Amino acid sequence: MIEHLGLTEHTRVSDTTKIMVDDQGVEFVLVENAFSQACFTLHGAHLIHFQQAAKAPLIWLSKTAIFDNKKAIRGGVPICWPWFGAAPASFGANLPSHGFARNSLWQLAETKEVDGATQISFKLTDTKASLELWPHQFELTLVATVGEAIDLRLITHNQSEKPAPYLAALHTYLNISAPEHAKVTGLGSQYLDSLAGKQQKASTGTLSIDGAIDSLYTQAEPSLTLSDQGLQREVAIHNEGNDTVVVWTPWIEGAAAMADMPDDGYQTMLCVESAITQQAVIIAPGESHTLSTRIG
Ligand SMILES: O=P(O)(O)OC[C@H]1O[C@H](O)[C@H](O)[C@@H](O)[C@@H]1O
Repeated sequence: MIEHLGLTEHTRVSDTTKIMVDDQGVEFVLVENAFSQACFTLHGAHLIHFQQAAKAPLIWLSKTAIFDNKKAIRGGVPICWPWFGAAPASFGANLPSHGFARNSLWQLAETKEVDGATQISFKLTDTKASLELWPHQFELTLVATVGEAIDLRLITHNQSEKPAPYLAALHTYLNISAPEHAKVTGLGSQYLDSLAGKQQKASTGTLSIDGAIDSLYTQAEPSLTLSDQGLQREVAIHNEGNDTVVVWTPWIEGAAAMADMPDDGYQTMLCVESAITQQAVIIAPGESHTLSTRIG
């Protein structure tokens, strides 16, 4: 799934973890243990690949994704933070969509083995540029546990002396065999349809895919299932710290309009995102909040 990136080993961090580089010198972190394989970029602390041993990949990456350490990467798990989509007016005007974490260079902080799984942490802290976009000192940590499942915990620590409001998403692109073979359950009884002016609509809790979708499920269960008849599997998704599950697929026209997604890309992906979209979480000075998702 990531062979086409032509990554070569740069530095060995531990028995399971290596820094890799592509032919432009862009850095990736590759984790391989008995359970699974995962790959991250330092740009965005972005998980671009996760695959359990001898199984089809769980995470989708666009074949035409651009790795230039500038733009957000298409596929994987972009970290939308400290807001989701367009920033609320109270955060200011002309702010970048989905925040700045996905377009920032993070530091690899720690790797350790826990019961055969690999736990790897990435950190991002405030800079002069970040303070202009979001006026709070912070330490943002992504703790990823690469095991039988992939567990992503995004911890926002408010290091400023005033309350810090934030919104976010772990914007997971899941790999599917085909839209007609995939179904999501556990979504709850209603959603806001972003393709219809955020109109509130009723849901049976189960979603089949037959067109463009951009929906905010505000009453979803913490545990969801993606069933895929083509891959003959049921993927368990468990979210915490979220107030919304966002489901998104650009479908035919959306994919055709994106330079970093092949025209047929929509046929093998579906985003199911653990998100805070309805009400900003307000973190008291010195306190933290965690948004998480576990997939597998
Ligand atoms: O193209 P991006 O900025 O990565 O955003 C991709 C998508 O993200 C979310 O799922 C939003 O709900 C969509 O409205 C948006 O189009």
